Amino acid sequence: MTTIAVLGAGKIGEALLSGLLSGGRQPEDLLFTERYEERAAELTKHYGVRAVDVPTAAAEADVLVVAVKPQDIDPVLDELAPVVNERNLIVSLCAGLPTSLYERKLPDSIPVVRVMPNTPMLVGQAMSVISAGRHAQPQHLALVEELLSTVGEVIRVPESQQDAVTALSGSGPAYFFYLVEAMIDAGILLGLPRNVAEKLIIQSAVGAAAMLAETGEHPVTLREAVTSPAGTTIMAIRELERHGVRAALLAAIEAARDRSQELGKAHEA
Ligand SMILES: NC(=O)C1=CN([C@@H]2O[C@H](COP(=O)(O)OP(=O)(O)OC[C@H]3O[C@@H](n4cnc5c(N)ncnc54)[C@H](O)[C@@H]3O)[C@@H](O)[C@H]2O)C=CC1
Ligand SMILES: O=C(O)[C@@H]1CCC=N1
Repeated sequence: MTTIAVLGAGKIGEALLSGLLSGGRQPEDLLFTERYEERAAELTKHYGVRAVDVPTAAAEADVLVVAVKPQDIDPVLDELAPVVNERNLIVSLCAGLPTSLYERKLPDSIPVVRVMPNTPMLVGQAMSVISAGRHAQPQHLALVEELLSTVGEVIRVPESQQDAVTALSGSGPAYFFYLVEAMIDAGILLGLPRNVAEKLIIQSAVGAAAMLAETGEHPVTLREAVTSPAGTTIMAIRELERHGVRAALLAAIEAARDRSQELGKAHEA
């Protein structure tokens, strides 16, 4: 069985550990590193997974999944460089960081796969997008695909598309949560009790997502089916258009893409 070590067990690191366990992996096939001892102890207690240091992770694991903030990558690379070995595959979940950064800092020919996951991994509904670095072979991509398919959907793209992917699906759940939050506020504005507003909006979001996923219909067709002539929905859509919501989304996602590019540039040689 492949042993996987997660380096940095924060939100995404924990989501991955938890998802892999739910997908049938055993706690003894998983390891993690974590700079905060208290956090490490809490995770070991909850999941039964062992906290280790980087040399132990490199010696015992086949796959080293880097899940620290992009700003925290330098000390991790410094720790990894002397201990990675030909058995290790590096999988980077870090927004913006190119595979070339790892290839430059780590010994020759270590394979690297860049992944942009998202937090619905916690409930087995991740969108993970993977790209091969220079030394990653088809079997490395296949292994990462197999691991991540236990926690959601996986697709492959060229690495040049990863900053755009990060802006769309990496950050994407946050946009939906923001929309849900604003719609619940609208319910409060209209005088509904908060628990009723929450129930209405969350179930509408779940229902709309299921229709998108299950019917194969285009979102425009699904929206048209809700929009009656001179009805209520078109009055709302007119306000959304008047307030430039579509343009705001285009600008917001472009800003997220730009930030991903910046995070990568901050680590250029
Ligand atoms: N949160 C999200 O929705 C997504 C995050 N990502 C990427 O995943 C990575 C992690 O993000 P989050 O989990 O949100 O951050 P986080 O801050 O929740 O987790 C990072 C963890 O790494 C630990 N850490 C930092 N330096 C360390 C070191 N040298 N050794 C051991 N542990 C160390 C921190 O204590 C923390 O627990 C980032 O690079 C981010 O770009 C990717 C997709 C989605
Ligand atoms: O906000 C961030 O930088 C991370 C990367 C994608 C989602 N969260």
